[in-house]
Amino acid sequence: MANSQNQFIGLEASKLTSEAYAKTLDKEDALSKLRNEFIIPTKGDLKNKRFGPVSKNISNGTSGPVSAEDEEESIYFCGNSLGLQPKRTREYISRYLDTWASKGVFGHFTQYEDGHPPWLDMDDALKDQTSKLVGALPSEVVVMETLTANLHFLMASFYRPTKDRYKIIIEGKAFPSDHYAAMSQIAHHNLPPSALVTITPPSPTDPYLSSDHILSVISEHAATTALVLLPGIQFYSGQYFDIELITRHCHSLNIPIGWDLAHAVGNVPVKLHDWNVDFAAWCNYKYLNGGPGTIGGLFVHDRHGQVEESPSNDEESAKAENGILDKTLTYRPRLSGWWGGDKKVRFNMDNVFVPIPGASGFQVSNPSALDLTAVLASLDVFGLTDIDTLRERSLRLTAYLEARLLQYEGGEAPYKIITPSNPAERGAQLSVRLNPGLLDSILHFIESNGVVLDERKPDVLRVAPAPLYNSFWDIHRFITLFHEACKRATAKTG
Ligand SMILES: Cc1ncc(COP(=O)(O)O)c(C=O)c1O
Ligand SMILES: Nc1ccccc1C(=O)C[C@H](N)C(=O)O
Repeated sequence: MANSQNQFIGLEASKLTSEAYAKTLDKEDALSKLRNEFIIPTKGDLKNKRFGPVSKNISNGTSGPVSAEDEEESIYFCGNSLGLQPKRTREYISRYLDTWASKGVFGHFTQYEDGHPPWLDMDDALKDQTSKLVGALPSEVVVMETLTANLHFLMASFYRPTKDRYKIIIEGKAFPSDHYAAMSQIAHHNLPPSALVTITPPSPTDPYLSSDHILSVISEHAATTALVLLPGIQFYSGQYFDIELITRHCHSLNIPIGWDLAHAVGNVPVKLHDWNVDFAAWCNYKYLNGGPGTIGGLFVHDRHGQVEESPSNDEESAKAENGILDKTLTYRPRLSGWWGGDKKVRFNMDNVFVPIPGASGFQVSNPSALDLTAVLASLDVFGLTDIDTLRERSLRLTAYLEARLLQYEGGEAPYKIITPSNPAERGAQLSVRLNPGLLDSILHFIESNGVVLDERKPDVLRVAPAPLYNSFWDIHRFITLFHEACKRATAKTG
């Protein structure tokens, strides 16, 4: 890393490799205390093959005799796949269980004196905090369904192929679920697989996609394209795309664009409203720590969420243009369900669908209150800071990780960072490509020493220091083990 960047981030190059320095960086960072909001699995917890935790830091841990090493916290860099459990999640879920136990069906409606929302209003209770994370108006977001399902619902509304414009543009290494979703939308409209256009990196060995390259592919297909769907942060390379620029370009060519923010939400600040994004979807189980497979979220820009009275004199044309579903209202066509219906009339059972204005009108089913409760616990942790402050910490953590990876003692490092070195083009994650044949041996060594991270075969490790709970000391401990593993692996392979 350039020295000037270290200075910008506030790292002192001469002290980088010192353990004491890592601890000082933790001590000096006011946000370090947020780690305490989370349960960090111990090394013993990870090794334990019997069901349940062994460590004392988990409230129902069946703590038997464990060694000092087993009691040590693991080094968890996998928050880009599954975020850790906030301590308060158990308390919130207990509250949910108590409500269900004591109120039964009234839990949906009971107005509590102490301000807790009844289940029926939990979707609204999550809007404020969610909207802050993605730079939206509260009415533009809703917590509902799951990521791939939401992409389908949103594409059903925004992918409206015509004879002339029918293609979907995605990126060539899109997360497979996004690829399948786009492909199946195309098939659903009886269009050929060639209607899917993929943006691939110019270099076969470097996953980097420059904005210029992305814009040029979009321009090339503009006349025949009905939708662009891209990730805010690419899951494999960790590259953070220029959402504002690409969105503006698509709009200049009259193409709607949606963003999969799975790896961006809770990781980098985005401004979906100001950037005029048409729609976006995300999961709440990565940098947001709502639990495995928990309910997701979506954004629909205010201008697409309007529900208006049809002009009576022009009713037929309004119908044709807006996909009208009942006699008096116009709104964006969508795959509807009762939970998207206005709460005042939702329970009327009269088959007149009146959507809630905004993103909530895209809801389909009664959401799991258990999931909403877990997401609320996670959002309340985010509520202890704000995404801009968290991003500053994240920039420092990732810069420190990068600087440590770049200082390999004893020859050339047997790996290369494939995530952009420009901090503005990445979030927390750095992806590291190992020299061929080293992955299994390195992974085995670091995992057996309590490191948790993600491998993408054949040769990539994704290392994601989550700014809410990872520390500079975690990175120091990781680097020590990782470099030791590299030395052992390269010695073996010669
Ligand atoms: C970019 C991206 N899209 C889609 C998915 C799939 O999400 P889900 O299984 O919640 O639909 C994931 C993660 O699993 C992802 O990282
Ligand atoms: N939901 C999962 C279930 C099992 C294993 C991984 C996942 C992931 O979320 C992978 C994630 N999309 C990733 O980029 O790592």
